[in-house]
Amino acid sequence: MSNPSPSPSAAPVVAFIGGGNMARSLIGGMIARGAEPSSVRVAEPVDALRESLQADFGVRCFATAEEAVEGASVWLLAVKPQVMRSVCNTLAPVAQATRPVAISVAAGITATQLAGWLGGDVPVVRAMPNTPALLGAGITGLYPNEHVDKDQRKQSGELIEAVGPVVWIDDEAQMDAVTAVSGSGPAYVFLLAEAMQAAGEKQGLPAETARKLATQTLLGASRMLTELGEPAAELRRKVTSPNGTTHAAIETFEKGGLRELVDRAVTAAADRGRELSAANGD
Ligand SMILES: NC(=O)C1=CN([C@@H]2O[C@H](COP(=O)(O)OP(=O)(O)OC[C@H]3O[C@@H](n4cnc5c(N)ncnc54)[C@H](OP(=O)(O)O)[C@@H]3O)[C@@H](O)[C@H]2O)C=CC1
Ligand SMILES: O=C(O)[C@@H]1CCC=N1
Repeated sequence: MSNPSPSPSAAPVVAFIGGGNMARSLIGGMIARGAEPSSVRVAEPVDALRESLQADFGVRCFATAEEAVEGASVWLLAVKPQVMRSVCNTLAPVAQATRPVAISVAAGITATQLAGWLGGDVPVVRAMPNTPALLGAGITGLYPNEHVDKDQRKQSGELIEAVGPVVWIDDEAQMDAVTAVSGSGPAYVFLLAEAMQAAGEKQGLPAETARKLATQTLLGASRMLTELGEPAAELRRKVTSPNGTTHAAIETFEKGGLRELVDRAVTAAADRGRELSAANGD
């Protein structure tokens, strides 16, 4: 008789600390892609958020972090940067006793700060996801500290890959750039959608028509960017007839300093990440 095939390793129990916008996107994306709801525990102080997470995804929700981390080998820290220190300090005794992998999605807060607040020498993975994770269309930058071993790195990567591709970052300082480009990036696209819709309405289109034209255009263009493998500049060239309508619009963007404005916006976001770290101390 042949040997039975080895049973697949059980998925780790993951405790989310914070059940707000980013946690919801990650949880929704993970559950939609087959994660077992019973393996996801969430700490969230707001009653309405706990109820909706439980109702929508079947995950177990708790009012306190201490309850949520019971039996969890992976902690996903998804509170605001300003409250991260006190949350970690509360959990430090459990972190020291159980040695989980702590994955933090907080902008700016460094792995050294996190490991120290959790009592020292804790495996920490900094992650910078974005909200399209909800649809499995996220992108996440990951940075491991020196206490993360090979298996923990693999486990963290696989967990987050459920909601979209991941990129490992070697130099932690670059996590602020990741935050500024892709963590905050969906908001830039939503702003563009708002502006295109408003401009369409000003040209006389009904609001719903303008919304549909703008949003489907963003979807189609994003698919071309990700699926065709052609550089953005080349795709743009193919839309731009000599002296045509697109040419008139692009010239207006260029003359108006769009590239410099985007550069300044991304720089401001990265600078803010560094400020968030500095403002929260060692
Ligand atoms: N939103 C995004 O697109 C992205 C966010 N991030 C990062 O994700 C983190 C969370 O952001 P976001 O989801 O937008 O913020 P939210 O405010 O939506 O979510 C954070 C949640 O944590 C709750 N909370 C506060 N204290 C505790 C505690 N002690 N235990 C458990 N939960 C607590 C908050 O409750 P209350 O409101 O009562 O304080 C809130 O509901 C941030 O650090 C941010 O930098 C990263 C990438 C993208
Ligand atoms: O705005 C923020 O600070 C968070 C981090 C990236 C997206 N949202």
